[in-house]
Amino acid sequence: MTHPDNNSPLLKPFFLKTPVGGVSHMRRRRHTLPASEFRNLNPQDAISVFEIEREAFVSVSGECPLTLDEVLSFLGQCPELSLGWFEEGQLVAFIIGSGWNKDRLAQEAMTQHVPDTTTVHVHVLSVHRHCRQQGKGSILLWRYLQYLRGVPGLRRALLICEEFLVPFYRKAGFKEKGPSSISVANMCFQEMEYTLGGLAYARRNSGC
Ligand SMILES: CC(=O)SCCNC(=O)CCNC(=O)[C@H](O)C(C)(C)COP(=O)(O)OP(=O)(O)OC[C@H]1O[C@@H](n2cnc3c(N)ncnc32)[C@H](O)[C@@H]1OP(=O)(O)O
Repeated sequence: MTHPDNNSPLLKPFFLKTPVGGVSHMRRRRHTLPASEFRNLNPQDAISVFEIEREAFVSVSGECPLTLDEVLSFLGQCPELSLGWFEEGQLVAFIIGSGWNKDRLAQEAMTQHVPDTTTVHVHVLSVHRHCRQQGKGSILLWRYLQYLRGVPGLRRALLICEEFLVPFYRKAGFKEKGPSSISVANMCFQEMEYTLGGLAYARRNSGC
């Protein structure tokens, strides 16, 4: 996991399905946007990211996990730790992560990217308000964790969330590490951990 300037390969866009819509293969228009595309984000995506983030968090808690400057900074420093889901070219959901190098997340983790480390700090997962409760958050998180398994050197992902989202992350395979020392605007968080490679390890040792 290195900076793209160090020739780190980024995730090439991949598509869930091509826009067929009854149009025959031969007659399909060449410049139609993909129906569904997953790719790493870059600083050009920051405004779209921040619009979804602002709507999701400011109206609820008054605070965004990341400011626009922080989004720009992380997407510049570690785009390979982000993932966006685009439909017809529009961002509908995203995850932004950065590198971290301690057992537990600390306040500095909120603004810092530690390169070449084994731990990803998942800063934010957010789904556009029109697309919530359709399974998109769970699917994007699952794809992100699958993708991280393929990034050399990574061993685990950490995040903090409010208590009501613990079941959501537990379902995705995260385990509680206990209350976080991080507090934002007097809110308390649970810290959760996902071990990457756990399944690969289980498969390798299952005798199958
Ligand atoms: C590290 C962090 O970023 S923590 C902050 C997470 N992000 C936010 O809170 C931003 C606003 N919310 C969102 O963007 C979305 O609602 C997300 C990311 C929380 C969930 O994504 P969605 O696409 O809506 O969730 P999805 O449809 O996959 O639902 C999965 C499950 O989570 C549950 N869930 C989703 N949102 C919530 C919520 N706000 N409170 C309680 N449960 C929830 C659903 O009920 C569902 O449970 P079920 O399968 O038992 O019915």
